[in-house]
Amino acid sequence: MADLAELRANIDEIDRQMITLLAERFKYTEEVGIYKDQHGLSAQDPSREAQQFQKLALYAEQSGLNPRYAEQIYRHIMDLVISRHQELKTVQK
Ligand SMILES: C=C(O[C@@H]1C=C(C(=O)O)C=C[C@H]1O)C(=O)O
Repeated sequence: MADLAELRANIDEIDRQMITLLAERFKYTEEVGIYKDQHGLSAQDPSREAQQFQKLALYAEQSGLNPRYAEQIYRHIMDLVISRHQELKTVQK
């Protein structure tokens, strides 16, 4: 069994990688938000989300992650993205 400091060092490294990937994801969703604003599209796209949640459940199962954790984490991420897209639509032009 690894010691506590070693376990926490692994967690810290994963957190670093997750933040890097989240920043990258939010850069792409920002571009999607600008596109939606320019083309009059809705901030939320439930059919796209349904496809993503299907894939996320599969990835979670394949990785040994509880699919409910994946669903809850992504619901929160997507809600932040949708809020940002709504904000982009209300910015004065
Ligand atoms: C990023 C988009 O906007 C919203 C946010 C999503 C996400 O964070 O993955 C998915 C669908 C939309 O509800 C999109 O439409 O692609």
